[in-house]
Amino acid sequence: MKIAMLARNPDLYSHKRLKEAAEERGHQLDIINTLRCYMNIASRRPEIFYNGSKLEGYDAVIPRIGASITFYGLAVLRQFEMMGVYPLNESVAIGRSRDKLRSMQLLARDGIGLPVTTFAHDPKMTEEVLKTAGGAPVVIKLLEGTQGIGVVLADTERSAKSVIEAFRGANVNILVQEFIKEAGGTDIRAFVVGGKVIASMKRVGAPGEFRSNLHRGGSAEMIRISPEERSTAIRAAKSMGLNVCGVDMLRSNHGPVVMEVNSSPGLQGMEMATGIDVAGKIIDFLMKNAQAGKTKTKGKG
Ligand SMILES: Nc1ncnc2c1ncn2[C@@H]1O[C@H](COP(=O)(O)OP(=O)(O)OP(=O)(O)O)[C@@H](O)[C@H]1O
Ligand SMILES: [Mg+2]
Ligand SMILES: [Mg+2]
Repeated sequence: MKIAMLARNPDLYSHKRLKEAAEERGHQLDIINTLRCYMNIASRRPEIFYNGSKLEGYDAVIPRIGASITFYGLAVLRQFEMMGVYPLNESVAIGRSRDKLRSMQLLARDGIGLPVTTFAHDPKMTEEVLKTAGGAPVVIKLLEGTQGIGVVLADTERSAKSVIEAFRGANVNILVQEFIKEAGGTDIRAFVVGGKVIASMKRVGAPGEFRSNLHRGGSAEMIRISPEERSTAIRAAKSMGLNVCGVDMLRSNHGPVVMEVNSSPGLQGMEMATGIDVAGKIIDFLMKNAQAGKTKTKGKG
């Protein structure tokens, strides 16, 4: 198989591991700097150029598109899809996952457990929004945050109001969410590949920190998740339409609730915590499923 991996930094652990796993299995994997691709949107013969030559003959494409280049990255991925190259995750599905509000709306439609979540535009609605979310303490989140940045815990009604006003004043969109206190600064990440949970870990926040992100000083360990957590993760991946994703859940009093679904989950924390060859499982999935023209996006756009 000839695989293209859209990524910017070839030295990142996840990217090195995917290349290694592909080569171990006798495939070719080329790392392609997404931002250096350019496209010819020609009628009936879509093309992508890179370093002066045309990209051709790829069976599959692995998108590892950073949040900051979502717009251009998804356009490049879509172009691969138009050429009939099989994407590990489809551009539309990644697009859904990059918007927390859209994701939660889709998950809610499919009856997946979520923290009570509210969204409003008008700052005059702040009181009602707070009431709907169950009152302070609440978690306030930027719609397009990552690595725990832009996630704030407001302990009191007063601080919640000022945080909401500050964000709204800066003209950014936010979600206001019920604070799942019983999670105790811990969350669960289930790594889903092809409709199965292949590895899972528990992340524990640094002392005094309610955010369990590894980037915020949290630590990770392997866990066995419950059957309910497993099926929640699988259903979440399915409603987002993602073949490969990291489903982040909190253990709440009313069962597992999904916080978000990451379409480019990092491999390092998961492989280190569990010893599982996550990269290998991803390449095996591609091997089984990559077929020209098998993307739904080509038809749907
Ligand atoms: N409603 C909540 N109740 C309790 N803790 C929460 C809640 N929402 C988020 N957290 C904590 O904050 C962390 C960061 O939140 P979230 O995953 O939504 O943000 P993010 O910036 O998108 O992070 P990521 O890097 O995983 O994409 C979570 O891992 C969790 O530990
Ligand atoms: Mg996120
Ligand atoms: Mg998260």
